[in-house]
Parts: sequence; C-alpha cells; structure tokens
Amino acid sequence: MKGVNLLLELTEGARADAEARRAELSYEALEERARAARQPIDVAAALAHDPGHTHVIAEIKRSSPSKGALAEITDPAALASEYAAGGASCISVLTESRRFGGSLDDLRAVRARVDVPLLRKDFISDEYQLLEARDAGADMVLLIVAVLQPERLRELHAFALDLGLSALVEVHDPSEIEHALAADARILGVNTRDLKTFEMHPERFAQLRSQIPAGVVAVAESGVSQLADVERYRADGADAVLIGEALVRDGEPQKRVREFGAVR
Ligand SMILES: O=C(O)c1ccccc1NCC(=O)[C@H](O)[C@H](O)COP(=O)(O)O
Repeated sequence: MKGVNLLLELTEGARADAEARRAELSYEALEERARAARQPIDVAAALAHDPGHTHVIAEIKRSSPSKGALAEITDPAALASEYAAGGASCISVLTESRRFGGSLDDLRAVRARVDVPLLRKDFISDEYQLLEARDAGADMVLLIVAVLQPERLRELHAFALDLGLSALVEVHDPSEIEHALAADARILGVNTRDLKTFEMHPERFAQLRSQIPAGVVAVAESGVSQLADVERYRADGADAVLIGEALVRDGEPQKRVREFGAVR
C-alpha cells in the first residue's frame, strides 16, 4: 500500500538520521542531558476541552510529501511568535528533514522564543528520538499507531511519559484507536488525510469521535483551509485542531490563529 509504504519510508529515514546523530552523541550522554532539561508542560491539561474556545495546534511546516514546497520559513521562531501571539495552545514543529524540511534546530530555536507547549512532529520509532525531543525543548511527541506494533507503541508511550513528555497518538481507523487506548493514550489525533491518495476525508473525524472516551483529548488533524473547516471539526467534537498548510501560507498567521481559536 502506497500510504503505508510512505509512512514506513518516512519512519526508516527518520530512524537512520537519528542513528547518525547517535554516532556523535551516545544514548547515555543524551539521556543525562535530556533528563536535566527543563520540565515539560502537561499538554493534556493545556488542550483539555474548553467550551469557549477551540485549541489550535499551529504547525511549522515548510514542505510535505503531498504538496511539495509550501512556504519559505527562514525564521521558524518568528513564525512561532506570531502563532503564540494569536493564542495558539500548542505549536507543532516538524523536525523531519527529508520530506518536510524541518530539523531539531528549528525546535530549539522555537523553544528559545516562546513559552507555549511544543510538539516534536516526526516519525518516531526509537527511545533515542524521545530523548532528543526532551533535550531540544519539546513538551509532546507524535506517535503514529500505523507504524508501531502494539507492544512497541506501549513501550514508547510509557517512556515518553517517564521523561515527562506528553504524546499525541495518531490514528486513522477504529482498530488503531483500540491500540492507542490500550497504550493508555491521553491525547488522540485523528488524521483525516488519506496517506494512500493524499485526499482529505474530514468526515473520518466524526466517524471515529464516538470511540474516543471522555477525558481523552480529541484532536482533528489536517485539511483545515478555512473557518468552516474548524467549525465542522468543532461541531463533530474536536477539542483541538492541528493546522499546518493554511497557516504557513497565510500572510497574517497571528490573525488566522486567533480567528480559528475563537470557534466554540
Ligand atoms: O502533509 C503531508 O503531505 C503528509 C504526508 C504523509 C504523512 C504526513 C503528512 N503530514 C503530516 C501531518 O499530519 C500534517 O502536517 C498536519 O496534520 C497538518 O496538516 P495540514 O493542515 O493539512 O497541512
């Protein structure tokens, strides 16, 4: 399947890049540094349902496999400041370099500039990558159920929590929700992008929402291009929306984040 193959390719590439960094900095040395880094923020609390407001997770995304180049972001920290000023509840920093053009340096630069919770958005399959996330200032990491065996998902989720990190556990279908909940996910993201065709299926969020228990943060990911899309996800029960392309292409990201966040 093209989509699964793409996810595997992205995951393998991210793992190879992390292995190269590990050759420069050992696991043990990184762990010592990571555990001494600032204490992460509790992101589940920051994204908990708010009747007066939709939490916006605003993404820093230069390019993507589906669209190619999206925006020339020379100063990710400046864009993050705009997002924060617009009231973003969390900022997602894509650190994958091969297809998304991101880096851990982007994450570090953003951390140095803003105080809002940060998501390290990458294709994580190894503990070393979780240590890197905490060391670079992340509060939350992405774990994609489609590329992790159930036991591996449980291990990585538990290790993230042990490091004080939160985890956004990403699902695409009902069986993946079961695996996510079995791993004790507290923040669940439904990605409505079909990774086989790259088509958007916003109705998937509503289809899966009833399987997400009360008390678990429900995030609708991908495909927001206008206010009506946020209103729809909100009406379908989203506590938070994760938005990339629409914000990086917008000339007024601060204004746009404020507008999207005002949806109730
Ligand atoms: O964006 C892609 O083309 C993509 C392809 C394969 C795997 C992941 C991909 N995107 C990651 C994301 O989850 C999105 O960046 C995020 O949900 C924001 O989506 P959007 O608002 O549609 O840019």
